[in-house]
Amino acid sequence: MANQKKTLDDVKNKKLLKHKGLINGEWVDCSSSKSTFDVVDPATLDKLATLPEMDKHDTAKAVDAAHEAFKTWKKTTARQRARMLRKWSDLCHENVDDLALIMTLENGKTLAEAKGEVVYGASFLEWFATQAEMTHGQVVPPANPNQRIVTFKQAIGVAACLAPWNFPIAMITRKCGAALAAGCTTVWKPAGETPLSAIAQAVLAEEAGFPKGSINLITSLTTVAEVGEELCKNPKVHKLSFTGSTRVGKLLMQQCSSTLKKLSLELGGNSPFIVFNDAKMGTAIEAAILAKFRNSGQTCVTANRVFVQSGIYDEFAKQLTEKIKTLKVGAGTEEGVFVGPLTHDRAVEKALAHIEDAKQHGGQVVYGGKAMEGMGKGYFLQPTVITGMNTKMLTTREETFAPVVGLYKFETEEEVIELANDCDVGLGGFVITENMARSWRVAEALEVGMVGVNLGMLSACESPFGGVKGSGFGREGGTQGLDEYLVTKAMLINVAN
Ligand SMILES: NC(=O)c1ccc[n+]([C@@H]2O[C@H](COP(=O)([O-])OP(=O)(O)OC[C@H]3O[C@@H](n4cnc5c(N)ncnc54)[C@H](O)[C@@H]3O)[C@@H](O)[C@H]2O)c1
Ligand SMILES: O=CCCC(=O)O
Repeated sequence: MANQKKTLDDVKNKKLLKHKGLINGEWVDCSSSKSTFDVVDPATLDKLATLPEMDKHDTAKAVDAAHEAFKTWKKTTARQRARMLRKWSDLCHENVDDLALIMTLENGKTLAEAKGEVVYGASFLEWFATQAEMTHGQVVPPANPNQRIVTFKQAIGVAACLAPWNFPIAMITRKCGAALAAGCTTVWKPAGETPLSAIAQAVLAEEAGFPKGSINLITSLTTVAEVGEELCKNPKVHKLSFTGSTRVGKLLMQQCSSTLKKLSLELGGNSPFIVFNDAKMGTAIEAAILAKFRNSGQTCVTANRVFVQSGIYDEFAKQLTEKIKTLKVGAGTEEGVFVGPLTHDRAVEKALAHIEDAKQHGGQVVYGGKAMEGMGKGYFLQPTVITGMNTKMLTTREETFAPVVGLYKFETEEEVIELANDCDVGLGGFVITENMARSWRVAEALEVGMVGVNLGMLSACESPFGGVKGSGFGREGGTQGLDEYLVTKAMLINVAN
């Protein structure tokens, strides 16, 4: 493999490379043990860094720090907070190459995608800077002539932000940017696979002026269950936001019930990608490649079930396969690579099991289907196309989360809506058609939180992101994203004398 080997030594701004957690403005190790974990490059399995394996005691300290800082942070004006958010965003842009390299090394996505994510991540900071000043209340017409009623919005308190490994910067800024804009203080828990990007964000946020205690960061891999439980059960935390699997989301919701925290859960998806006979073939292929191969198929809205109407099924399968054959697979740092490694070994095993299961239920692997050979130790899977998919297959019910495209054939609009909705999760969906009336009908009928029409990506800071059914609840981004960190208070005034 012609890998132009890059390492963290190539990061120019060395300040971004702290290998510690952050509590109350201090970069610290685990306070009760010397336990550590390694962060590895999924393209090579080389060790990138060793970080403290922080535990529930560290987590409780971080919550205490955030709780203390909230007393003053909540009194800052929205404009002061907005200025800091804009400065943080500017710093992301100034450090874009370093941030992208850190992300590529720990997550595996290509440098081009990683740069895109830095810009996408920064866009949430700018967006919430504008939204911070828009938290208007209401003057409510009273039924009682002796009363006046007004409402206003206030920060909810300490927010715990649990981010996944597939978007290590954007999920931090989408959650923490909103929380800080609202006037909350935060405890960040990045995924153990990709903590370095979050750490670099915390460094930049500190430089942007966020005061000590407003940002705390816990690093953990094997202690994630105790850290998660502390965040859920600690009564000083009033809001918890999690992006990750439905399995963990359900666990966190149970654990939060003892303190009745406000929750946002952005969980697994199983997005239908529906191509009708009247679709423009070029648009359909381009959108399918983006929806399926972005981050090597590891996005929560990845096109997990690709439904193609019978009139164009064969031609779509042929053109898609031809395009996929041209996609270069390799380390994300390598020039021209489009499909990087998966982020951890479990992902390769799971995808191979889904491919095998599809074969056993009558699917035909027309391209790929195996782990990549000759790529060293990294977690590489061949981009794969399977035709003849049917509802007996595992992929129909579970996210494959890998660069595997499964093509299902359908005949009618009614049939495909039923197939698409026959699923216990509902995050994203895609409709490819030139018929405007149909795009409306299908978008309204799909049981999902977001629908893309004639495109393959649903990401925009100004658009609300989130799902229905087993994909969770709450919205991130959009005008709704800030409300998740606010409470509405009503004030009733006696004006009789
Ligand atoms: N919605 C998304 O963006 C998203 C992100 C990552 C994974 N997933 C889904 O999850 C599947 C499996 O991924 P995985 O193996 O990382 O999943 P997982 O269920 O093991 O972990 C998911 C995330 O939750 C965290 N976590 C795990 N246990 C926790 C606990 N007890 N308390 C608090 N946090 C905890 C992990 O650090 C990780 O970031 C994927 O195949 C995909 O379907 C979805
Ligand atoms: O995978 C989760 C987030 C993806 C996105 O915001 O585009």
